[in-house]
Amino acid sequence: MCGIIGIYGNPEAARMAALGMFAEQHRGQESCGLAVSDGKVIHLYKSMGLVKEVFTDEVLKTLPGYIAVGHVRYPTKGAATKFNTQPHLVETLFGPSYALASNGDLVNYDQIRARLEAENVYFNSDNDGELLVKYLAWQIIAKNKDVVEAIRCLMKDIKGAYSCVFCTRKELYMFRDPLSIRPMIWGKNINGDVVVASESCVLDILDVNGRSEVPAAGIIEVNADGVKVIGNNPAQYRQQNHHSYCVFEHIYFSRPDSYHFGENVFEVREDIGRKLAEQDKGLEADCVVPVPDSANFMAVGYSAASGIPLSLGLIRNHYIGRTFIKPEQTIRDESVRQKFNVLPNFFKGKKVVLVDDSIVRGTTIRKIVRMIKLAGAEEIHLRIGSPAICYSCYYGIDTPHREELAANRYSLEEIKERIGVNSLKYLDMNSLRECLKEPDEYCYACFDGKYPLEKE
Ligand SMILES: O=P(O)(O)OC[C@H]1O[C@H](OP(=O)(O)OP(=O)(O)O)[C@H](O)[C@@H]1O
Ligand SMILES: NC(=O)CC[C@H](N)C(=O)O
Ligand code: SF4
Ligand SMILES: [Mg+2]
Repeated sequence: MCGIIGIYGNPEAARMAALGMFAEQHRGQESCGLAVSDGKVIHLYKSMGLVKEVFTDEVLKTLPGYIAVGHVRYPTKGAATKFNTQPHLVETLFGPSYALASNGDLVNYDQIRARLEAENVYFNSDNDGELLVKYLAWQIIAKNKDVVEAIRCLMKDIKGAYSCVFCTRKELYMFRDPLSIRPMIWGKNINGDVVVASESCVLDILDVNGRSEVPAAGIIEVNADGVKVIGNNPAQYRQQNHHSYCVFEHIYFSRPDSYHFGENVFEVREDIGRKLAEQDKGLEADCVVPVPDSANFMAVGYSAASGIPLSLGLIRNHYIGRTFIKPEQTIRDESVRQKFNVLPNFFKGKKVVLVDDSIVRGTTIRKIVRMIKLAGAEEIHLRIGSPAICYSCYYGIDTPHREELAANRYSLEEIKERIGVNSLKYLDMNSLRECLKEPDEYCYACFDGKYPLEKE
């Protein structure tokens, strides 16, 4: 899912971008990078690690300029290495000329890469962000296209999810795939600086007031003349007559204080909690407890609808990030134990409704249930704020191979037994759709296998 950011117009663009990247650190924790232009040279710095560790004052001082393109990475194409870290920079005869950062993943990477390699385009990584920027540079340099034409060609040829920020030495561009799978939002602050990011929480902390989502297949050009929104009909690039917003952004990935796809994320989560409670009429319990963080608002909604009191019985350590997006299973296993603890003397003898947003591999919930049982809970009724995940994602989420998905390996009854709860219910598809203002505009492929774009 990764986080992208673009800044235009602020003389301290790198500093501003680093602040924004910190606000979307939850979208990628493995590595991060920034490309910054002062109008003459584009400087690039990237490294493994978190934003606050990588972009120290010393590093930021080496990145002068008023245009910045940044990325926090959760690897989905190419291993977690510095080479695969975004943004990627293209050097031409005139020096470093183009940089790009992307959120999403492509379904025809191999085909496009083979085509570019046959045209003598060289690659330094296995990452899709590099493919996108090399494609644009090739269209611009070898095919003599202007940037906007090059982006239109990209939309015709390259299939997948891509919310992209691209810069030349003097201009910033933002564009988004015709299905709008990943979020992307932009606006201006009081000084007229342009900010584009994956989530609106970034715009909030950078004091951006007005804001708009980048439209499907939208291309926005920012330069000394101002901001130009270039009309580009998505229908010419896609087969379906609707978007394919990732519904999982609302369920898990995004921060609850973000707004996108026309919805406040926290409200969707509260509605999900209400729907879960509706499926549970008559269930008697002492408390509703969320698995922090992503399920917090679902538990709020459940409690409001059921009248069962909300309790924060599980406490998380804030110095450990998200476990699902960690690349290795051993790290995920250790992280869960380090991340959560139970309140002392809280669960003893209680009937608990435990709410989590999703079960992917089942790593988190098994350990949590064990903890709550050891703490003396009498009954645990587990409620999951999404349908069972049975299919992998090809659009920027590293959902494991189908064989690793808990819902694929076991029946509902088996999962209930393995986790060790008294009852287990998932949210059903219809209820999930009822939580959304425009349910037909979403992708649900990890639940129903109906992929908006097949992997080629
Ligand atoms: O079944 P699993 O493979 O364990 O994955 C699902 C869990 O992982 C996520 O939490 P995570 O800790 O990543 O982030 P959060 O703090 O935002 O909830 C998600 O919210 C579930 O709790
Ligand atoms: N999850 C993402 O959006 C990651 C972006 C890109 N596919 C990468 O691996 O860098
Ligand atoms: S398959 Fe699932 S995670 Fe991937 S884009 Fe679709 S809804 Fe989102
Ligand atoms: Mg969680």
